[in-house]
Amino acid sequence: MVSVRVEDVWMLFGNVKALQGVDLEVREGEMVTLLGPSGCGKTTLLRVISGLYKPTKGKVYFDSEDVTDKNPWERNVGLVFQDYALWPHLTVYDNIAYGLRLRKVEQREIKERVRGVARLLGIEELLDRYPHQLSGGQQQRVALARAIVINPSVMLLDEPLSNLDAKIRINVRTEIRKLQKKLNITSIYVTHDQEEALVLSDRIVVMNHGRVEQIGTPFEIYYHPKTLFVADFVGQVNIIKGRINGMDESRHLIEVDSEIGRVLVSSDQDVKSSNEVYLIFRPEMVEVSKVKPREDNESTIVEGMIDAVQFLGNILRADVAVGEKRIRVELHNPLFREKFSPQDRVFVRIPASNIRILTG
Ligand SMILES: Nc1ncnc2c1ncn2[C@@H]1O[C@H](COP(=O)(O)OP(=O)(O)OP(=O)(O)O)[C@@H](O)[C@H]1O
Repeated sequence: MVSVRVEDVWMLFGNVKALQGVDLEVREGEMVTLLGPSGCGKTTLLRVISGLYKPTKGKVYFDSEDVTDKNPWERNVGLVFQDYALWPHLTVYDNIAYGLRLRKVEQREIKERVRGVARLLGIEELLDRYPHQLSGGQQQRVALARAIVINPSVMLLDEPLSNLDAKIRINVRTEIRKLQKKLNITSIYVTHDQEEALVLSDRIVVMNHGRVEQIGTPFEIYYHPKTLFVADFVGQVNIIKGRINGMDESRHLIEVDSEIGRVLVSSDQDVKSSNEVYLIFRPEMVEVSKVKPREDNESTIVEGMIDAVQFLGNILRADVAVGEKRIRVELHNPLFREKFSPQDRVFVRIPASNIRILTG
């Protein structure tokens, strides 16, 4: 088990700045995902960590060892790619054994280790088959087995599930997480799928334009986004522009004049004295009712009209027009709630403690 440290890494391809001063630390045994939109530099960063790319500038350390100039095989990394990259002319057994043979491991030990990981991944029955005789999910399990059989110091996975259909994807991702925890392998996982990142990670690194926007636990990233980009990229969010009107110190509240009127926000957050602010809250963090709720000192009630309703099975999602602005709301267990239809007049209660303030 090793820790990985990336220090001020830059990667330029001609005049494309794929990475612009990335700093990152992955602890021993930790599972970290690199999350961000297409082209933000996730794959490039993974390749720099694997040794497939040498960075234009900056350093990569495994524990305290500087591995920046080392080749992938000298770093002992296990790689898993989107397209499996299995040898088509080799059986599953030989595909898994490949890395061990390269390392001149003894025949008897190869047999034991291949059978061991095959058992772990539930592919013992497939060892005599060729890759074209396997489903996508089975091929990806073989690719995983091949990566872990070498006892890698670090496992690097680049969108390993994107070629699988939705159900299999969920199964394999659960297996990856279990395996990673069981073997305690330091792992870095590239995805553009926020749900995958939230489910799999000890910590998520949100990237944008070759830079790290925020590093945090799934909870921190979802509930305490530090930038508008992170708030907007991960999950659904309402972003309301406003201006700080004043502080009510005794009630620990900030008053904000916003696009949806005067809004109360908890003052237990780090707000710079900037006037222009953005209020951020998730659709599931409000209450909606056709009956006006009682006013209180801890929330804001705004009146609006249902503009659109989507039934998603376990969730009812609605857009509520408040003046010129649309607020997205989500109700869970829609069966047990009031029925809402377009044109209904409703009241939206937004608890002050559920709103984050960002300053652009
Ligand atoms: N070998 C290369 N030569 C030139 N430009 C490259 C090369 N590899 C990546 N880039 C550019 O660097 C930027 C980052 O690419 P990268 O593949 O790391 O992004 P990504 O976040 O992994 O995207 P995706 O999710 O689409 O795979 C992009 O603008 C891309 O076009």
